[in-house]
Amino acid sequence: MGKREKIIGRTIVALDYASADEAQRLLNQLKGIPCYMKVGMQLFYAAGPSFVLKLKEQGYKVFLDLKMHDIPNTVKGGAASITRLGVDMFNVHAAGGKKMMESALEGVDQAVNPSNPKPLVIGVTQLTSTNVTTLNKEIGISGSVESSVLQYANLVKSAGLDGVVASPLEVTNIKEQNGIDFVTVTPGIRPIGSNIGDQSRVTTPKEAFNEGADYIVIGRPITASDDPRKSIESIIEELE
Ligand SMILES: O=c1ccn([C@@H]2O[C@H](COP(=O)(O)O)[C@@H](O)[C@H]2O)c(=O)[nH]1
Repeated sequence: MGKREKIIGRTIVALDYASADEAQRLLNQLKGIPCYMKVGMQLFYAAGPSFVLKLKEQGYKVFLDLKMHDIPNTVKGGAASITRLGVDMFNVHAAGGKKMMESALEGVDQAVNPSNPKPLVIGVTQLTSTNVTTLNKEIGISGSVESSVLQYANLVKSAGLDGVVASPLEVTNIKEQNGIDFVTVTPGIRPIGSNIGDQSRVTTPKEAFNEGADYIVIGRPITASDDPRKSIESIIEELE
């Protein structure tokens, strides 16, 4: 596999759209650039499992970003249903605790078979929109964002999940404590000059990969661009 293909395979485009038609329009614009595609709650609640299946039919790898956070039994059932959809990656909130995360893995195990291979199961640490004020004064966790992220990452590892969602700024320490193979999926990606919006802990795509991120997640810098194809091409070129 060439360098360009590797970069494209590690770039996850966030399809944050209100309908399947809008998401499909972007896919048409990006034709021939087989990035990983992320379906989050906005698109999933509107378009449902059928759009996930449509992405798989079109040959895309799919990250279903529903961030499950519920009692263990409910998460177990949710994880089994997600696995039956054939997605490549999905996530749960680490804040749900170890038993909840272990239950997600039990749900996966129930549902895996040759037509539903095992997806990567990832724990969300602290959202990349969270800053230290929100963490301390609203969420009620004291200390730095980085220390909370690391505590959650270690919990995710102890529950047996494949990796975490975190900001690229935390990847080095996460890998140091949990091993190089512990997968890091990093939103909060902003090419130079793009609007930070509601994100707090951000880096450029290049900085993210230099920090050791396995996957970068990019939404609005591509989807809100006047020319999404040009935007993604310039990100890929910078990374090449
Ligand atoms: O901590 C997190 C977890 C998930 N996300 C998701 O990633 C994308 C980022 O989109 P941008 O438009 O590039 O900000 C979005 O779908 C989030 O739901 C995250 O940002 N942070």
